[in-house]
Amino acid sequence: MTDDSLDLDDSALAEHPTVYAVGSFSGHTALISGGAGGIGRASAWLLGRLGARVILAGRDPGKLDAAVAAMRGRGLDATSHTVDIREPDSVSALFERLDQERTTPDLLVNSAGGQFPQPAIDFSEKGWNTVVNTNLNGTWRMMQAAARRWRDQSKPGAIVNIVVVTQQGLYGVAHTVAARAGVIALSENLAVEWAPLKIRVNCIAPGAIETPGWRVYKPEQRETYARSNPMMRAGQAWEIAEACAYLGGAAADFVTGETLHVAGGSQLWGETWTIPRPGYFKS
Ligand SMILES: CCCCCCCCC/C=C/C(=O)SCCNC(=O)CCNC(=O)[C@H](O)C(C)(C)COP(=O)(O)OP(=O)(O)OC[C@H]1O[C@@H](n2cnc3c(N)ncnc32)[C@H](O)[C@@H]1OP(=O)(O)O
Ligand SMILES: NC(=O)C1=CN([C@@H]2O[C@H](COP(=O)(O)OP(=O)(O)OC[C@H]3O[C@@H](n4cnc5c(N)ncnc54)[C@H](OP(=O)(O)O)[C@@H]3O)[C@@H](O)[C@H]2O)C=CC1
Repeated sequence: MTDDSLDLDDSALAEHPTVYAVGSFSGHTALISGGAGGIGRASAWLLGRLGARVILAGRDPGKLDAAVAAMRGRGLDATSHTVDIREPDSVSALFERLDQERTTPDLLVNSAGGQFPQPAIDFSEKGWNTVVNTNLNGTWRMMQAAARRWRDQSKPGAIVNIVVVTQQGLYGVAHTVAARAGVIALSENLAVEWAPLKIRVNCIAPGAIETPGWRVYKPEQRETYARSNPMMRAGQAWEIAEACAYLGGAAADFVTGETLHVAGGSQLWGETWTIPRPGYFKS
């Protein structure tokens, strides 16, 4: 597997078949953090093709501009804003820019996130804090900022948080497993607290999904990922995008507080070592 083969290209994203009806997101605006990354970009293309106005957010303006240009080139309604979800002021500034444009998203997809592989015993204080601040605190900041707008404008809203499989089988990234378990617990709590505000909060736990994010892992580790689940294959970003369209759309109007595993069953069987598997576990 080469680095180049990890990303679905724009023509694939423009044409990939979908089960959803064109127009099913017409009149809806979706804000997608990590929108220029593998899963975020696939979700942006799908929601855009279904009629949504999509706003991509991330740190790298070059990646955002390229993603937006490709979508606009196919007639989709796409724009972007920079944000660093690790910085509270940056998240506030993003939402203030949207306020100035009189834009309130109907759907927030939190796909910004990431981690580095390392044995937990070696984590530095800074490394741990970076991963928790990105994945737990950053996701929370985005959720709260969106929810405050929905409350203040008496509008319903939906949140989809992209997490990881937390209950078994993912090793060498204990910081992210802890942070994402926090996001899942937080989402379950907010699903209740925010139900009176007509805000739905759900999570998607992807299994091994081939994206540019995999570049942080060594090739010998990556080669094992396709065998980390009962289906014995890696997933595609499009498969997460379709789950996003389900949980973020009308078909899931009665679904909240759920974590949908799109992981080939890896929440039940299989293991993923993002660091070398210790000899201790060899049979
Ligand atoms: C069953 C289920 C099946 C599931 C099967 C799934 C298989 C794959 C599992 C999951 C896959 C994915 O999520 S892939 C998609 C996600 N994408 C990524 O993970 C991309 C890479 N990650 C990131 O960019 C992350 O956001 C993150 C590393 C947290 C931040 O990166 P940044 O470049 O912004 O931050 P930096 O400033 O470089 O780093 C901040 C500090 O973090 C620490 N740090 C960073 N990289 C480090 C490293 N390689 N080794 C040690 N420490 C490191 C250091 O302390 C750094 O400070 P200094 O010491 O001062 O430098
Ligand atoms: N691919 C996989 O196998 C799996 C992925 N996931 C999770 O899915 C989500 C999406 O990952 P994926 O698309 O694969 O990976 P990518 O690395 O391709 O995308 C992640 C995106 O997050 C953005 N991002 C990271 N940190 C920040 C930040 N501090 N502020 C704003 N944006 C940020 C990056 O944008 P920029 O570079 O512009 O900052 C990047 O485009 C992540 O949370 C990931 O951990 C979960 C399980 C498996």
